[in-house]
Amino acid sequence: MGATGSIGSAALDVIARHPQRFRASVLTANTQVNELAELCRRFEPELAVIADAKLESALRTQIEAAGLRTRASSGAAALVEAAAGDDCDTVLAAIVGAAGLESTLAAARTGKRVLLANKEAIVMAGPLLLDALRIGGGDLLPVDSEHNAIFQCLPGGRPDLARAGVRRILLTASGGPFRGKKRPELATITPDQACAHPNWRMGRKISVDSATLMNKGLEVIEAHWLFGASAAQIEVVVHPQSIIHSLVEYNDGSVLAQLGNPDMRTALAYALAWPGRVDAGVAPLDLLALARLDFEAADLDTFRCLGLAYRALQAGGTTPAILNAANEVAVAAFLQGSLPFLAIAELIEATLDAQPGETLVNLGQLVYVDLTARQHAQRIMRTSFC
Ligand SMILES: NC(=O)C1=CN([C@@H]2O[C@H](COP(=O)(O)OP(=O)(O)OC[C@H]3O[C@@H](n4cnc5c(N)ncnc54)[C@H](OP(=O)(O)O)[C@@H]3O)[C@@H](O)[C@H]2O)C=CC1
Ligand SMILES: CC(=O)[C@@H](O)[C@H](O)COP(=O)(O)O
Ligand SMILES: [Mn+2]
Repeated sequence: MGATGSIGSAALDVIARHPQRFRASVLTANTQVNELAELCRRFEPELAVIADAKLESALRTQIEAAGLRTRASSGAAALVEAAAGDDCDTVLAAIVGAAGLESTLAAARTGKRVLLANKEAIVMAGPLLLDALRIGGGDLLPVDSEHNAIFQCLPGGRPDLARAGVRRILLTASGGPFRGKKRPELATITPDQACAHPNWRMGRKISVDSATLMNKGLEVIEAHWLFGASAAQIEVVVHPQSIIHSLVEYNDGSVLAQLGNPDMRTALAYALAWPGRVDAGVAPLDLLALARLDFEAADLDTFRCLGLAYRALQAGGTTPAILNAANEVAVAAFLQGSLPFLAIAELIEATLDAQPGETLVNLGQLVYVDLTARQHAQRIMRTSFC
């Protein structure tokens, strides 16, 4: 899911290296129909889905012209059917944002192996996703580099932390492109500046999240649900080189870390091949060339989104979904040039203040909460920021 994106492309690179072992049997995209058709020519999937229904005929035309037997469909419901259907046993959830929630839940419910990159889904709906996994009986493997690292440093992947003797989880953060800068220097930041991540080439939404440190905030909530760690047990450490992808501290004083070059193919190969390992095409780590690894505290006064995410995690219920919705509205407005960089955190805080969280009950309620939070954020943006 999300085959045309940064994660989708990295995953297809790994898959193409192991034709005897993996097959991309379903491919989906949102609007990039020519790119999806090109992937169909290359990977010859059983099914291709374009979320934008207006583009289905263009997809069909290209598939037919190439003489492929790939079936084509479109729309949000087709994404869910593709994730739940018989054409695949593993689903890489790599759609960006809340748009990936329902297909991720559907994959979990039907017992697929779910490789989770779409962190917004677990932030919004952690308990619903864990319930769906229990019902389906499949596995959940974290793809997000930090969570993949933690998974690798824990015995048995996702154990009971107390029984495993885990004291803390240390999530590393690069600090983003504006590490070390103070608020007055961030007033006139452009989208291209915010998307120029120092270590990773990623989609524009997650790149902005890294620049505001909301990415790390979403990852704190993601770690809470994936590993059963409390907010107090999850600490963020800024590590500018992005070589240590995260660490687990045990109560005997041992700290285990996973290291590697910043290349998502490592995490994707691990998730695809688990419990084995396969070549990911990633260059070996050259410690002598690196020479040093640095660590510093996160600047919570400048990058206020991280504190807002901890607030949402502690509030629980639907509050993380409200945080996520407000962030998606704010980041989209920033990328369109209609909201200043520093107003992203202000808009999220104002939305959290305007909409109290509730106990999380089910998907229908969550969809309504998400919609309402987006409406609050849009209204606040119109009246206070534009
Ligand atoms: N990039 C990275 O290194 C990492 C990403 N992640 C997470 O993985 C997810 C994907 O990120 P990334 O690959 O960078 O994002 P990209 O923007 O590069 O790709 C997003 C993908 O989702 C598709 N998509 C977007 N909107 C919709 C929609 N409404 N319905 C269906 N499909 C949609 C896009 O299709 P189209 O191309 O047609 O627009 C594209 O295939 C995010 O949740 C991100 O936080 C996590 C860790 C690392
Ligand atoms: C590659 C990956 O997992 C991203 O989520 C990455 O972590 C972004 O880097 P920072 O958020 O640490 O800047
Ligand atoms: Mn990450």
